[in-house]
Amino acid sequence: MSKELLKLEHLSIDYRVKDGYLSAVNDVSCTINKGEIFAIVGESGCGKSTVAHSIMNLLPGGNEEITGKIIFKGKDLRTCSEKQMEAIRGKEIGMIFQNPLDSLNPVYTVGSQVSEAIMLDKVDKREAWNRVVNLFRDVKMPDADERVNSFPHELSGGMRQRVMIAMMLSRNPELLIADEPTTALDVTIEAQILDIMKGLKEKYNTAIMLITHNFGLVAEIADRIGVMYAGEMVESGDVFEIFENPVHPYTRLLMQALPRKTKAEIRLQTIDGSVPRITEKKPGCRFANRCPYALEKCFQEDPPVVNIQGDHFCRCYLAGKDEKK
Ligand SMILES: Nc1ncnc2c1ncn2[C@@H]1O[C@H](COP(=O)(O)OP(=O)(O)OP(=O)(O)O)[C@@H](O)[C@H]1O
Repeated sequence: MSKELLKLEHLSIDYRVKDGYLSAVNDVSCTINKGEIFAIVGESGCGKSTVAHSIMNLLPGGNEEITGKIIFKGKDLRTCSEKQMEAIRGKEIGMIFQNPLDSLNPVYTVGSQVSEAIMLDKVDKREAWNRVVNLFRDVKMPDADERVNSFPHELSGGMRQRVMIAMMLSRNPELLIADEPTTALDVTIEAQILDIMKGLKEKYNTAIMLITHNFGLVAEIADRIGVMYAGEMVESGDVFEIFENPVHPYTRLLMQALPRKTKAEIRLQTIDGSVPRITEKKPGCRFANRCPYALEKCFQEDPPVVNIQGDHFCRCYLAGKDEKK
């Protein structure tokens, strides 16, 4: 049986904007295997959320143009109807976002909202309610028995994120897409939420696509990572391999920016300059103007994707060469 769960093949997404179009994602290919945590890491605006939302067919709609394939369990989700996607969302692929308030209905108690999700799977009301309390305990909600009766605004950010994870867990999806799930939380609560996510992987074999700009988080939790820059995945592979042997100059700069010994938050905005908005597709590497090793051809031709070893890939002319060392 294949271990591949989700495979993005040459995924490109342009947004039509007033002055033309914006290339938010360009030629992204990667695989998430069953039961693994794959982190997509990159600075603000590099296209992480666009990738996540496209998988669920939840882009705002109307102004995007997508090419490439999004293959989930062997089926290209881009060929699914909205009805088929509705059946997949929640049940097969769950999603949690940075701000859980956006996903919770303010006029219903959090317990009733989780119970509604459980009843989608034809479970009767009493049984659903029993499961809600157990799920709240599973996600280590303080005073779980009482909190089920709270409204979203009565809970802290960390508690709301626990509700979202409980809601997601209630349907036991094979893949969880977590888009910056801990960004709004303080470090202690962040650690607890990460522990819950690791537990999901261990207990239910849930695969997780973790979207983050926090490299420290990636080191803590991911099995494999994909580093994104200006809409492109510039390097991907096993987390230890990439931390030990970063190949792309961008990944190397990120690594150098990491304090030697820390488990605290490590933000990426430590490199001079910012991610460019690509409004015109011209050949060349998107990182060339910030790259200390750029060659003339880096500005003129698209760099190749080079296989370093195993599933370690890097999109760079210098990959595997000595020039940048
Ligand atoms: N609906 C849209 N229409 C036009 N441009 C958009 C739209 N959504 C996103 N963009 C642009 O696409 C690019 C990628 O945005 P995206 O939100 O995917 O990045 P991100 O890496 O998730 O950033 P952040 O970490 O800040 O959320 C950005 O330049 C953004 O301004």
